[in-house]
Amino acid sequence: MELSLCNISYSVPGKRILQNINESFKPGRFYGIIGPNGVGKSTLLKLLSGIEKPEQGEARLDGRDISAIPRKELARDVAVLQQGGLAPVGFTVKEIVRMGRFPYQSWLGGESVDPEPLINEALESMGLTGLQHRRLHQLSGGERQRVALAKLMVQQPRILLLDEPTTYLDIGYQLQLLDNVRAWQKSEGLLVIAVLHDLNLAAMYADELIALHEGKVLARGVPDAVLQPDLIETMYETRATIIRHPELDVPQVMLAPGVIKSNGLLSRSLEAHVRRL
Ligand SMILES: Nc1ncnc2c1ncn2[C@@H]1O[C@H](COP(=O)(O)OP(=O)(O)OP(=O)(O)O)[C@@H](O)[C@H]1O
Repeated sequence: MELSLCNISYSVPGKRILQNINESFKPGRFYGIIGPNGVGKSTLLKLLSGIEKPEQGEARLDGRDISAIPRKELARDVAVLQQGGLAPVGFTVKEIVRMGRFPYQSWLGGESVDPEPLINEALESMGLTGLQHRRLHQLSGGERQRVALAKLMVQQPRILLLDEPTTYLDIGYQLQLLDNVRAWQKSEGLLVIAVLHDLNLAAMYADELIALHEGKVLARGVPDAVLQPDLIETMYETRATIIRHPELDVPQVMLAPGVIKSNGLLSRSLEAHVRRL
């Protein structure tokens, strides 16, 4: 199942956020969306999930305009983890995870196959079995984030859109969450598109990175191609040194203090680099 953005532009009052974006995303791959605050990463995910409509162009699921697909049908294929996506209402953890089965329920709320084993498995894999009777407002931010992912797991989508999934999580749970997503990606051929602020995690988990800058895709490619000091400087106005991860064959970004003043133009060397990608 393939997702694509065809000549997408999007504006908010007084500001063009995304301009003429053409990108496609293939099944079984993990894509990381990177870029500075406010560049339009969440907006891109919202367009991909049909939550927002573009001002121009179309988001397509296997060639179909996403905005024309009924929500319940779309939810069987595409699941979204939004920033702060779960409202702290009075439901228990297990009740919330069960809500992930909504796209499969008849109008009476039932299903032909008992979803209970699936729900218990998702709770277990997110380390939530002991918390299943707790109410959402009694959980920490990290625990809530794990509940949100367990809910998506029982939704059994073919495409997973994650907006900053590691927010609130300590390093142990950040890795556990991304390991879970990757295991799921590999075993089910899931297409994953994740907005990630942590460039080092992005390099470890993404097959491809898409770097946004000033409404456009500045670079797209394997982490080694995109995580280059000049690209990072352009996006974040920050100096960076790239080293190899000592155990994995991926780049890691070492930051140096001090923000660089920029005139907002691409340097000659960067332009040459972008052309090479
Ligand atoms: N409903 C809205 N009305 C006005 N402006 C909006 C609206 N939604 C988003 N924006 C603006 O659009 C821009 C892109 O927002 P978006 O949330 O996509 O950025 P982002 O790259 O995900 O940022 P962050 O890294 O801070 O989460 C921002 O400048 C934001 O202020």
